Amino acid sequence: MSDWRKMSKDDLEHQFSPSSWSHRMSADDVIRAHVYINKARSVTQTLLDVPYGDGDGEKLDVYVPSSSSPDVPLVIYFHGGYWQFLSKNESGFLAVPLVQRGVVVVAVGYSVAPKGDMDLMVSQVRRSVVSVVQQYSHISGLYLCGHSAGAHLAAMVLSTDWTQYDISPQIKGVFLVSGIYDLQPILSTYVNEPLKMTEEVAIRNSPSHFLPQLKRSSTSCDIIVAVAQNDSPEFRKQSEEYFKALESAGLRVSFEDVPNTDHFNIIEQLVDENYRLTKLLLKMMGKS
Ligand SMILES: N[C@@H](CC(=O)c1ccccc1NC=O)C(=O)O
Repeated sequence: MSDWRKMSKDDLEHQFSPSSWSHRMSADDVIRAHVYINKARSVTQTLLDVPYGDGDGEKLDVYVPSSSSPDVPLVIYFHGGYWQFLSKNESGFLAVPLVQRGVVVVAVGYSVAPKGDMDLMVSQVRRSVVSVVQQYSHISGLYLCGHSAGAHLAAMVLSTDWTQYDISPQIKGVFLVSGIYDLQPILSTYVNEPLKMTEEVAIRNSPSHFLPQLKRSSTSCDIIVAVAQNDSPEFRKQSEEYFKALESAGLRVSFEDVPNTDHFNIIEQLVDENYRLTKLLLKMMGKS
């Protein structure tokens, strides 16, 4: 049994308030800066609002490299924001250094709460991956990257039983940045107010409960679990425990504890081609 069960509501809410753990700025300023930086759309060629389903909000943006090379990896990005903030429109910032090196970047939109609930969001990201694979059959490799709530969604994609879908995507690598892999600790916090998850919903959408399925679906996938040095102890524990569980299951996984970062700039810095995680992502895709 982990420590969160023994915490007061105030302590638990503090643990799950990433902005209050930043060493750079006040909580309000760190969120303001995060939203501002995420809005920076890159100057690459784009295909915007491509539908991947019939539902409202089931759309994605594609950032296309200008040079045509026979070796074109594709990375699908799932944005963060506690399943209730941000959108695909704030996901273009990380496209620049990747597109420059001939990587296609896809930013997926999903129905954040209160419009969407957890079951819907998980179903949407799974269907978005199937749609991308059907649309882009000539890519050299499929990769996923997610931040915070988006890392949770990426981990749920890895844990999918694809027998219920038309195809079974072959995911080569996954980058999980400052994610949440067990939803139970947030049930009693403010995070769950718009989500309205019951315990049953939280359990059936927690990647930590689907390791055997992940092993069946994603055996040959390279997984990187990254966490910020200044993430809260509960956030750090979520990453450490998920990493250890993946490692014990015999998966190809590594852990990146990124120095001098907080919950927000751990992902914001992907705009920089010299940032440690940008380099690791490019290396994973054979583009370093
Ligand atoms: N209450 C949360 C808010 C939060 O996590 C957030 C808010 C706006 C945009 C993104 C957010 N989180 C992660 O991407 C916090 O304390 O940071």
